[in-house]
Amino acid sequence: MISCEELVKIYKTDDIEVVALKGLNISVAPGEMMAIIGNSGSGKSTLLNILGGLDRPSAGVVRVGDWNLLKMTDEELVEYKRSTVGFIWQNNARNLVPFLSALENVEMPMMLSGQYDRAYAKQLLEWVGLKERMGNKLQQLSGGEQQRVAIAISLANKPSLLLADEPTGSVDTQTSDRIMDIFRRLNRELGVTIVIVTHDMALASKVDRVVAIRDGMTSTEFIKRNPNLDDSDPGSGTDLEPMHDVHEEYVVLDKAGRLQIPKAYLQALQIDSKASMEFDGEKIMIRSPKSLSAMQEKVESERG
Ligand SMILES: Nc1ncnc2c1ncn2[C@@H]1O[C@H](COP(=O)(O)OP(=O)(O)OP(=O)(O)O)[C@@H](O)[C@H]1O
Repeated sequence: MISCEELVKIYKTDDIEVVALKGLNISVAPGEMMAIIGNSGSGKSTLLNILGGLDRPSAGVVRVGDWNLLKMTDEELVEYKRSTVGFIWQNNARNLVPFLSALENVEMPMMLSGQYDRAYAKQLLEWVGLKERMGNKLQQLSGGEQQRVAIAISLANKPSLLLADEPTGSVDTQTSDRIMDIFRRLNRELGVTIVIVTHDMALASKVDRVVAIRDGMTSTEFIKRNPNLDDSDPGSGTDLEPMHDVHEEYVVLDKAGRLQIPKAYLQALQIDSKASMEFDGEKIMIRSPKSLSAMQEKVESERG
């Protein structure tokens, strides 16, 4: 469904250039539900905005289905956003109108895109558990309920890809669980491909695959050990611990065979600009040049 190769995004302001994505590689299979994690400023939202057609990539390859996002014209981009992709933000005020009812909020984008379908709008609100509240004005709904309206709106154009940027960022744990259940159902029953950007490790541990972004590049991937186990309770830690309970961690190799070694390992081994690499037929060992020369000295002193 999604294929990014060596994706680069440079933001140019008056006097500075920020390279937000530095050759990022990622692919997402059709029907997958996955999460992207990473520190603040690592490029997660930039990636999501590019995939959502809200921002243009600077270089590389970005394909979503049959669309080539680097080469699309402005007209094609409008059509792409209308037909293929749905978007959910943490701050749902951006796409909701407070003085309209929940139902009217869902119907409005349908009208704008010429696909008005009241029965479907009602069905979507039922899907997100708001059957009884669809006549209420947005301002009469709680933050979590408003977020569920936002999910219904994002599905109004029947997208095959749903992008969610911190969708549970401003709701309590119970609502967050409910939103994840809705995503899981959409994914399983409608086959919607879902990509979630999150800081929340407990939430990330509920999806089958998590890709970590560091400094504008993909660094590590976590794959669920047993994808059939949905309801693992990963706890609520804020570091990577909950991930390790249910996921196996892999280092990502790009097309040129490059891999990113976690900073903590490099620091522990005092590796900075270069390392020695050795293959023993089974494993590849990476050592700091210092430890290698210390070993050689030891061998030589033992010899003689
Ligand atoms: N419109 C912009 N103009 C200039 N720089 C930008 C713009 N948008 C993002 N950046 C920069 O690009 C880098 C990546 O930002 P991005 O918002 O993608 O990170 P993030 O991982 O989503 O962070 P957070 O978790 O804090 O939302 C940051 O250094 C940011 O300052």
